Amino acid sequence: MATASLIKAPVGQSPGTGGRMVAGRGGGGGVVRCSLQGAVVGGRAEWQSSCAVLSSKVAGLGPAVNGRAAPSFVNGHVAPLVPEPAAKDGAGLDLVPVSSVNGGGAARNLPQPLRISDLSPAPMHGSQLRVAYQGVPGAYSEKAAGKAYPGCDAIPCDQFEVAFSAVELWIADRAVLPVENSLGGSIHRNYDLLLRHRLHIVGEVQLPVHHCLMALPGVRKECLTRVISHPQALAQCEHTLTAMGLNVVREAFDDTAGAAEYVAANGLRDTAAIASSRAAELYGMEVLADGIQDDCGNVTRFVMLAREPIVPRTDRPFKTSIVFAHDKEGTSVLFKVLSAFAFRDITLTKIESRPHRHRPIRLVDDANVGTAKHFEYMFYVDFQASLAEPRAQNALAEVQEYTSFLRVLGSYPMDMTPMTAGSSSTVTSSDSSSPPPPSPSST
Ligand SMILES: O=C(O)C(=O)C[C@]1(C(=O)O)C=C[C@@H](O)C=C1
Repeated sequence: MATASLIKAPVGQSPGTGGRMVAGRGGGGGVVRCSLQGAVVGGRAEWQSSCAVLSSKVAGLGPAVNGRAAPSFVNGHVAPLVPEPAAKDGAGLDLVPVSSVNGGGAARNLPQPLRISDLSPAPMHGSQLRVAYQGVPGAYSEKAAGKAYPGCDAIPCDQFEVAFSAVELWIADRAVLPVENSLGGSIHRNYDLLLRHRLHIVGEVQLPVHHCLMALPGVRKECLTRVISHPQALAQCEHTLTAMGLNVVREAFDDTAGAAEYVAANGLRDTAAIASSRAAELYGMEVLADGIQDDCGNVTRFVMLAREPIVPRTDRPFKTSIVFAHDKEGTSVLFKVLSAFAFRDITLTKIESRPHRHRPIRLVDDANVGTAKHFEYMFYVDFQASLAEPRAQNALAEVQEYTSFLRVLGSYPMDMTPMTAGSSSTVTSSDSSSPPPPSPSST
């Protein structure tokens, strides 16, 4: 997997880091400052002009992509899936001079009509898929990108929000983002960003996370006064750090590998980092303790995001992620919504609630007893079915009756790889070029 320079949020547009330590990385490991707004990424001018050509072609085409209306559940009805028209000649997008395509004759310099296959979510600029992740090389998210898309070009971004924007601005084809961890729980920021941006979940990977405590070569544990890492990583090692008897303060950093890089770049002999063994190698750190996560089954789930949804299928296990809210009067709305799945034997794999950004509190006046303050929520639900299945479509149609807002975040193949520590087996996905595994029975 190739690595690229870190993409940073433009100055003055810094999404909150939730109280994390924001450390300067002066002189750190070949980091290049890039501006997303100006889309200035060193050495990519040629590729970007190709993207610009493509973007302008797409802009003139209207909303239908891949020959089908994007499944619309946003305050609308469940749209039937329209069969995809066959591409006339099956050729892909040609970002090469027209003359060399036509091979001469009167049509030599005429622009070619854009074909439906030109709008495929497959990579448009060479064979390598460009995958944005938050962190620097050595971060777990980089490893997840490699698991999701073997051989991809992994693009480090300094914030989650930047990874979203990189895909929206065609700088990357996909983003890979952590959404939950088996010890630390949900990564709330990414749930909020999923709602705020218009990207689609096209896959998931689950990655065993194996943490190391590392310091500069020659530093002994007794000399340490501070341990820095990503807040999730600190939380995942909380008990082990205490049990090791280290008398250290814990400080949050943007990402695990970035913490290792920071200690190395600043020659900090009183500070350790928690990160992967690859980060230790990359930044010349010595591993003081290996496998310090509180549970050996520590797993982080990542989702892959793209500009376009994938076509849901029924020949392998799929998961669908939705988000909904309700502001209608009525009781037991959540119960009714969940029962729409239960009655159809659809397994729910996750439910998460987040404050409703625009209307966090609802006041209900009761003249006799005063004013009740109800918190309003957005509910995120993952269920185990494909959007191509009638039972899923019917469940969503019913959910829509009970809710005031409903959006499908994506319907995508489940990660079915065996869970072994340090597993690096690859995921087959409808979103990648790999063939699907043997089909399970579809319902
Ligand atoms: O900091 C990293 O290395 C990341 O990839 C981020 C992250 C996270 O956000 O949860 C990913 C996996 C681990 O759970 C710890 C940190």
